[in-house]
Amino acid sequence: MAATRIKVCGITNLDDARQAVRLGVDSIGFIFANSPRQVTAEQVHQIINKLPPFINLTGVFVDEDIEEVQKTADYCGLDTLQLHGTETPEYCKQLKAWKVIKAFRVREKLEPKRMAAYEIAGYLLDTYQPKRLGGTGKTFNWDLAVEAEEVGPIILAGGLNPDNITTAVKKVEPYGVDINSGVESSPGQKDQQKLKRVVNNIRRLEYAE
Ligand SMILES: O=C(O)c1ccccc1NCC(=O)[C@H](O)[C@H](O)COP(=O)(O)O
Repeated sequence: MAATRIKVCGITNLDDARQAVRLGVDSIGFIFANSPRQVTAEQVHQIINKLPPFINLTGVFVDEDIEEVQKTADYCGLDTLQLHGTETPEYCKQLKAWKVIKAFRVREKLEPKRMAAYEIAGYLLDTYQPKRLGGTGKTFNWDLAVEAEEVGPIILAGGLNPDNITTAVKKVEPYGVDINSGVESSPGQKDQQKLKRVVNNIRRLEYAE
């Protein structure tokens, strides 16, 4: 099995960022959109300044003014932009200076044609919930994620935690996983033990070969 890239999202403080880096997480995500995990550009700038090199930094936005996204990404030194709203393929094209991930919220079926219209670096599949745009803590039917593989690099999200991550990765074999509330003690605060378990469970799958 290929290595599974791990993104831990909803980081709000330096201790959690450092712990994720220490465990070898590939990307840490900061949510600039309205959320119990929302952070400001200033907070993220301060956190990132204190981190070592070789860690991918992702900013999560929802239908934000494009100039504001660019300004925040420049100021914080973000590598990747993750878009969770109704951003169009044209909107994404204007962010070519960064790697762009678009989130697609999955209900009963997948929309591969709609996804393929986006020329982006990664396609994040998250769980649809009527009132929440992310961080739902709920899984969706992973059979649908298996079908998405042909569109491009798939990042599996939605309700992943230390107890279901092995099954999810074995079944979907995604390019990467995005984990948020499943490794929290409360919204915005990561649980160090859960974080460690989730990373170890993924790495164990890779070493098993
Ligand atoms: O997490 C949030 O509060 C959030 C709010 C608005 C837009 C996006 C948000 N999260 C985006 C993520 O990258 C999450 O990691 C993803 O939705 C999975 O969350 P979870 O089901 O809690 O693992």
